[in-house]
Amino acid sequence: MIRLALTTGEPAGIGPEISLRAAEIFLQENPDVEINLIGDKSLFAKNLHDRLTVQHTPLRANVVPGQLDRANASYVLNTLDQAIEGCLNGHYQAMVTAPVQKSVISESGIKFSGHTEYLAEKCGVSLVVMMLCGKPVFKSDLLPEMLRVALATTHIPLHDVSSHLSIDLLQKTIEIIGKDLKDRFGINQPTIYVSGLNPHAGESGHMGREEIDVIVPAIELMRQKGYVLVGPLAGDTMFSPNHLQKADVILAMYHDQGLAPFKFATFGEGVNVTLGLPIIRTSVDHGTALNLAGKNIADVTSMLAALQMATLMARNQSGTSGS
Ligand SMILES: NC(=O)c1ccc[n+]([C@@H]2O[C@H](COP(=O)([O-])OP(=O)(O)OC[C@H]3O[C@@H](n4cnc5c(N)ncnc54)[C@H](O)[C@@H]3O)[C@@H](O)[C@H]2O)c1
Ligand SMILES: N[C@H](C(=O)O)[C@H](O)COP(=O)(O)O
Repeated sequence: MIRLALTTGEPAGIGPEISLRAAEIFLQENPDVEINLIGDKSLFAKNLHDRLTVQHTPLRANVVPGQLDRANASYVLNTLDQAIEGCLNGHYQAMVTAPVQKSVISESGIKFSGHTEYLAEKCGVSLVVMMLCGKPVFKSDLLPEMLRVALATTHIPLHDVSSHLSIDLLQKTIEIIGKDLKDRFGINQPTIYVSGLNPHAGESGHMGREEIDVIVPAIELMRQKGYVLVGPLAGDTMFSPNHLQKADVILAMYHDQGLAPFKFATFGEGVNVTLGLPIIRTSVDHGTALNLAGKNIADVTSMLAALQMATLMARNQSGTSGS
C-alpha cells in the first residue's frame, strides 16, 4: 500500500476543495493507495472514502472563502511540517501539496518564498531544483508527449537573478537534474537543453556577459563529466518544437523564462516536482485561485496528475513499478 500525505493548502483558496475532490476520484482508480488529507476536519465532508483520512490540524481563525487571514499562516505551515516529518520517518511514501498563498505567510511575519525553498530548509538540503512536467494541451505532432522544465533560480526578484547565477550553482543544478531524472523518472543520461539569460543568449557578449562568464563554463565542465547538454540557447526560441522534441528537460535561468511558456502549453495539466530532496514531493501547477474558492468549480486535473506522479515515483522507489 502506498500512503500519501496531501497538504490541503491555503484554507481560503481552492486547496481544500480540490484536495478532497481529487483524492476521492484518485482512490477509486488506485486500490493500492491511501491518502491522508492534512488540514482542519471542518473543511472536509464527513463521509469519506474508506482509504481517505483526515489528519486534523486546527485552524487558527475561521475561514471565509476568498478572504486571506494571516492568522492562518502558521496553520498552513503546520500542515507542511507534519507531511515532511511523516515522509522523513517513513510513515508516508510521498507528499502532495495543494497551493498556498506565499504573500499572506510572509505578511504574518514568517519568511516564506515557496514550498520548494521551505522543503529544502526543513529537509536540511542546501540546494533543490524546481521542475514542472506536463502534457501539452494543444495536440500536435510537433510537440513531445511530455514537457519538462527545470529552473536554475526560483522565487527571487528578477533584478537578483544575475547575481544568483554562478558556475557552481549551475553545475549542482545539472547534477541534481541528472540524478533525479535517472533515479526517479528512469531517464538515464537525460539530454538537457540549457537557456541563456540575455536576449539572443548575450549576442556574443554584446547584450550581456552571463553566458560567456557563467553558463558556457558550467556547460563545458559538466560535459567533461559526461552530461549531455545543449546550449546556451536563446530564450525566445528555446521552446521551438524542434528543440522540445529532442530535449528531455529544458533548464531555464529564471522562473518566468521557463514557466510562462510551460504553462501556456500545459496549464491545468502540469505537475510541480521538487528534485534533490530525500523525500518525494509533487504539487499542482496553479495557485490558490481565490476568485473560485468555495464554489467547488475549480478544475482538479492538475491535482490528479500530481497524485498520479507522486504514486508512480513512490512505486518506483519501492521497486513495485511493474506491479
Ligand atoms: N503550488 C503552490 O503553492 C502555488 C503555485 C502557484 C501559485 N501559487 C500562489 O497562488 C497565489 C495566486 O497566484 P496567481 O493568482 O498568480 O495564480 P492562480 O493559479 O491562483 O490563478 C491564475 C488564474 O488561473 C485560474 N485557476 C487557477 N487554478 C485553477 C483551477 N484549478 N481551475 C480553474 N481555474 C484555475 C484562476 O482562477 C486565475 O484566473 C499566489 O500567492 C501564488 O504564489 C501557489
Ligand atoms: N513556482 C510555482 C509555480 O509557478 O507553479 C509555484 O509558485 C509553487 O512553488 P512552490 O512549489 O515552491 O510553492
